[in-house]
Order: sequence, then structure tokens, then C-alpha cells
Amino acid sequence: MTARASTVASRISATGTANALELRGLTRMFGALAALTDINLTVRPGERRAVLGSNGAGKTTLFNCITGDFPPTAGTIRLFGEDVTHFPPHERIRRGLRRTYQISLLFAGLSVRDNVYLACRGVSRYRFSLLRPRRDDALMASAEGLIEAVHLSDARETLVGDLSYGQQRQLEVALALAGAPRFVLFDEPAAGLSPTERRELVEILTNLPSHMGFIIIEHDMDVALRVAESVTMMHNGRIFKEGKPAEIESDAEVQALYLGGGHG
Ligand SMILES: Nc1ncnc2c1ncn2[C@@H]1O[C@H](COP(=O)(O)OP(=O)(O)OP(=O)(O)O)[C@@H](O)[C@H]1O
Repeated sequence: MTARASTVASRISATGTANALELRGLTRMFGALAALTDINLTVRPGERRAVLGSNGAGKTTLFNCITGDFPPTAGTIRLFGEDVTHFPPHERIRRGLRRTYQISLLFAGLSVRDNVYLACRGVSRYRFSLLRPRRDDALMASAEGLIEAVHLSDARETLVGDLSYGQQRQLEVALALAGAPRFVLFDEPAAGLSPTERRELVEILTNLPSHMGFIIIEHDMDVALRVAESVTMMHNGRIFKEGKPAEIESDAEVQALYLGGGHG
């Protein structure tokens, strides 16, 4: 084996057993304001974790640091064993990280299928091809699989602008799943959904492939505690408590702080 092959092999074996995410001492300042202070967080491969906390707790800033949208002021970020603290967002995407946003990033004038196909194409190796784009059957098959996974098969030809709000949020989940990610950050996917749509979202998230870990930021405790196996509570930019959903739900301090904390 060449030195390079052996380095690659050892990296692959390291990523096979490493944690999906490891944050150590993560801190992010905005001027004098500490949005995150000394965050230490470990998420195992395939683990599903909810991050909860009242408005301004630092949840979105946490996502922005993990994705590389904001550089941290201090601390380290490891993805599948690799230090990505100073990597740009696209290098983290290449390593299997995805996210959804609170605001919609859909193409309203295109069909569901075209939106998902473009997302699959965007993360494929043909992304920078100078040749005229041609339909790729493998990517189209991936797109169809994702459309099915988010329960939009009957709407695959529908223009996004004609979808219900709930269907648009389901489509956003599909876009985040393009390119078979290993770890996904869901930013309030249940916001604005009806009770029926929330149930559907829970089913979609629960049925994601078991190797696919995620963090979900969610103000709806019911959704968060049903899809997650572990919970991190944040308050004022710090981790306040960690535990299993049942422990968090029955914790007196959490109830006093979070349920009385004016979350939106
Ligand atoms: N770009 C920014 N510039 C300045 N301050 C910011 C910026 N982004 C976030 N903050 C501040 O950092 C703190 C944490 O904000 P963040 O959006 O991460 O909280 P959050 O828990 O996601 O809140 P919400 O539930 O309302 O989305 C807040 O005090 C916020 O005002």
C-alpha cells in the first residue's frame, strides 16, 4: 500500500468509528455579545438529537458555526473525526453535512421533481461541468427516492408555488437529504405546520435511514421529543442540561426555565 493509500485508509477507518460531531469549547461572539460560550457537545453516528432553548439561546448560531456559515471565535468542530473548524461550508457538505433553513430556499416556478433533481445535481460531482446539463438517470432515481421518502409522490409534477405550506416544508427536508448525507441539521422544520402536518413530519424524520444522524432545533417540544433520542437544552449561549427526552420532559428546572421562558 502506498503512503497516500494508507493515509486514506486510516482516515476512512477513523471516520467509520468517530463521532458524527464533536464540539469542544465552541464560542461565538458578536461584538461584546456571547451568542455561544464554551459549548462541548458530542453526537454519535446515527444519533438523533434535539437542541431546545428559548429565543436567543444560541441555537441558530450553533448551526451556523457547525455549517461554516459563521467562523467560531474560539473552539473546535470535528465532523466524523476530522477537524473542520476552518473549512468552508462546501467542504463540510462534501463530508456529508447538510442543513435546512428557517426561510424557504425553494424554486417556486419549478416542479417538486425538478427542485429535488437540481438539489441532487448540485451536490453531485457534475456540479461544475461546463457541458450542457443532461438528465442523469441515477440522479433522477435518487430524486424519486427522496420525493417518496418525504411523502410527496402524488405531487411530484406540481409546481412548488402550488404546494401547501406543509408540503413545501416536506420538500425542504428532501432537498437537505440530497446526496445521501451522513449528518443533517434541521432548523425548526415544524414551524408553521398544522397538527396533521406535524404528525407527518414526525413520521418522515422517524423513518430516515438509521445511519443518518441529525440535530433538530425545534420549538415544538412534542415533535422534538418524539423524533430525538437525546436532548440538549441551551440557555443564554450555554448548554444548560442534557438527557433523554423523558428526563428532560420531567425535569423541574427545564420546566421552570423553558416552559416559562417565553419560547415562540
Ligand atoms: N448576525 C448576528 N449579529 C449580531 N448578533 C447576533 C447575530 N446572530 C445572532 N445574534 C445574537 O446572538 C444571540 C443568539 O441568537 P440565535 O439566533 O443563535 O438564537 P436562537 O436560539 O436561534 O433564537 P431563536 O429561537 O429566536 O431563533 C441573540 O442574542 C442574537 O441576537
